[in-house]
Amino acid sequence: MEWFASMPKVELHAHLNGSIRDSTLLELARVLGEKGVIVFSDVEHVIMKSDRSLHEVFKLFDLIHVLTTDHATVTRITQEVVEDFASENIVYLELRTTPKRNESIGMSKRSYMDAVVEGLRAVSAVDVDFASRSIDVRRPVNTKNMNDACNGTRGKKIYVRLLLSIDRRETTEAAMETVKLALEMRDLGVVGIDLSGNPTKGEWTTFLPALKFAREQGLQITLHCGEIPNKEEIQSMLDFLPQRIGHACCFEEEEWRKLKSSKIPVEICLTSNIRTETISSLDIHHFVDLYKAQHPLVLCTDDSGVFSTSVSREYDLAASAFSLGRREMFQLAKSAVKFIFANGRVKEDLKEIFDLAEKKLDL
Ligand SMILES: CNc1ncnc2c1ncn2[C@@H]1O[C@H](COP(=O)(O)O)[C@@H](O)[C@H]1O
Ligand SMILES: [Zn+2]
Repeated sequence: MEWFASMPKVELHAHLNGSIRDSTLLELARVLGEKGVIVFSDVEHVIMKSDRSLHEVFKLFDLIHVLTTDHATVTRITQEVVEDFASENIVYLELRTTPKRNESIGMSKRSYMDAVVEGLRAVSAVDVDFASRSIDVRRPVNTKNMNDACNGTRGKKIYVRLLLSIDRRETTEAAMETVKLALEMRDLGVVGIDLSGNPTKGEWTTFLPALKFAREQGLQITLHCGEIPNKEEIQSMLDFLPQRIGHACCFEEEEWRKLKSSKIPVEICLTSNIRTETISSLDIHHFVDLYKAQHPLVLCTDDSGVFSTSVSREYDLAASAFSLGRREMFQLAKSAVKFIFANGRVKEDLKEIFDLAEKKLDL
C-alpha cells in the first residue's frame, strides 16, 4: 500500500460528494442534528455502514446532499477532497460534481460551481493548478515538487480539472443548462461532462441533445455505462463514441466487441463494483480481460468516502488480485495520462513527472 501511495498517480473518476471524509460527514450531521433538521443517531449509523447495495448507495447520496447543501460546506468539502487526493500523490485529478440548485438558500447551479472553485482556491497544503486556458504555455516541471511526488512529503503540486455531471433524474432542459454552464466555466478548469446518477432512473435519449451539443462545443464526455444490464442503452452509448466510459460492468459478448474495436478508455472502479455487487468477485472482474487485451484502462475510486478507499488502495487491490508487479502497476498509472481531458501542456508536464519518477522509484 505504502509503495503505491508513494507513486505518482492520476484520478479520473471521483465524485465530489462521494469523496468526503467520514469525519466531516459526521461533523456536519452532528450540527444538523443539533438544529433538529435530522436525527443524528439514525444518520450516524447510515454513514458508518460499510456494505451497501447500489440502491442504498443512492439513498446515501440523498442524505449526503442534505448535509452539504450550503455554499460554505461545498467549498470546504472541495478543499478537503483535493488535499486528500494530493496527500496520496495524485498529480492530476479530474473531479466531477453535479451542479445543484436550491432556491431556498439562494443557490443556483452557477453559485454551486463557484463554491467548488472557491474550494480549489482555498487549498493551501499543496499548489493547485486548475485554470485550464489562462496558462497555456509550457512551463518547466519543478523538480522539487517532483521529488516530493516520489517521497510523499508536503509542498507538492496537483493539477485539478472539473467535469460537470448530469444526473439521470434531470430533464433535457436541466442537462442543457449544465452543459451551458460548463462552457461558461471553461476558463475555470471545466473540461468536460459526465452522465451519472442512479442507472435505474431516466432514459439515455433524454440527455442525448445536451451531450451532442457539448461535443459540438468541444467539451469532452464520459458516461457511466453498463452499471446495470441494459443492452440497448449500452449499445447506444458506445455508438455515441464518448471520450471515456465508467464501469462497463454488465456488458455481453457483442458490447465487449464494440468497446474493444472503438478503443474507448474505461475508468475501472474495483471497490465500488464489489461493494455495490455489480460484480460478484474480483476474480471474474473484466479488468483482467481488458488488461490482457491491452484495452485502454484507468484505475479510479468512484467514491473514496462512500466506499472507504483511495487510489493507492485500488492499485494495491489490483496488484494483489491480478498478480501484477510494481513495474506493471507503474506503467498502468503512467498510461492513464493519455486519457486525461486537460490540454497538451498538462499532458506534457505529467509525462515528465512520470518519466522522472520512473528513474527514481524502485521498480
Ligand atoms: C456507485 N456508482 C455511481 N453510479 C452512478 N452515479 C454515481 C455513482 N457514484 C456517485 N454517483 C453520482 O455522483 C453524485 C454524488 O456526487 P456529486 O453530488 O455529483 O458531487 C451522486 O448523487 C450520483 O449522481
Ligand atoms: Zn461514478
